[in-house]
Amino acid sequence: MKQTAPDEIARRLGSGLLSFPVTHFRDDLSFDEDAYRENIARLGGYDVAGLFAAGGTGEFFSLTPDEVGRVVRAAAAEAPDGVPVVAPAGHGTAAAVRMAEDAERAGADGVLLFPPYLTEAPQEGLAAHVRAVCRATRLGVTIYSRANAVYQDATVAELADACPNLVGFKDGVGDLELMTRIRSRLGDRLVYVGGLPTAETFALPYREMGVTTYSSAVFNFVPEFALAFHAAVRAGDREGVHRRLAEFVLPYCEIRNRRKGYAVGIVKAGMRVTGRSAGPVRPPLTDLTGDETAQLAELVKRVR
Ligand SMILES: O=C([O-])C(=O)C[C@H](O)[C@@H](O)C(=O)[O-]
Repeated sequence: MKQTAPDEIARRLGSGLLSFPVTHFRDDLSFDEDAYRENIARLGGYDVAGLFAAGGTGEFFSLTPDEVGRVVRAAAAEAPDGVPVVAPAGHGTAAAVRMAEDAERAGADGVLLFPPYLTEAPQEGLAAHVRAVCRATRLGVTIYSRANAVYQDATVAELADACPNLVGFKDGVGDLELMTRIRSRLGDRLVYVGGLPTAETFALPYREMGVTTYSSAVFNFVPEFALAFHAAVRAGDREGVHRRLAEFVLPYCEIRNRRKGYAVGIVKAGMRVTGRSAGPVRPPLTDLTGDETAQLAELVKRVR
């Protein structure tokens, strides 16, 4: 079986825009694999540096372990050659280890490690969580710093020494001092991914800090816009970035901010208004109201 080397996945992820596909559900909330596969083939046809199967936008937290395996296998089967697929690992350490072990068998090229669920943990415990997952796979692992798993610079440095296959740091916190400390301490040892909700909002300032790429959820339904935005960020085209922020991203965030969990619900609404429904979100998330969906449809018209 093919195995993508950790340094290779780091290089590829850092080279372009990262896609976080939604996971398709039927009206009864079962996984709609055929529709998911079709969407992966479509998204993979664009110039993306990686497809993160069952990420946050892909409702990882709402999938059973068996479903995670199905989603990752479907993504690996449908992604065009040359487009890496990253599998999720998460929940408690034991479950995360199982998922990391399965990732390579499922044909993934890397692993994204989510925060553990429910419990808070000290840095020492988080470090043990990461070490266990890195030991469970030969694939390159990216840690997702967010919520109850905010990794401090000393912890990241210690982990980077202890785990050769720890290749990436995805930031979902937005603490500029912490990000600067991590970047300054670790330099090019890791690839840095901007991973705040609607990551476009932060892309330009983050680029200044050496965060070379970011995860795009809007890419699911306005891919051309997302790629043009990314190109403007890469080129340092401030005017182009600010124009697109004002035209679409900031008003989009205004709708997203109306309810907790809308960061995912709004992407599924975006799929609906662009004629590519991915079905409803699973609880505990909720879908946008009819009015909000209509407002989003108006916004989308501006950029399509
Ligand atoms: O796990 C996730 O889905 C993310 O955090 C990535 C998203 O794409 C996020 O960056 C966003 O909403 O743009």
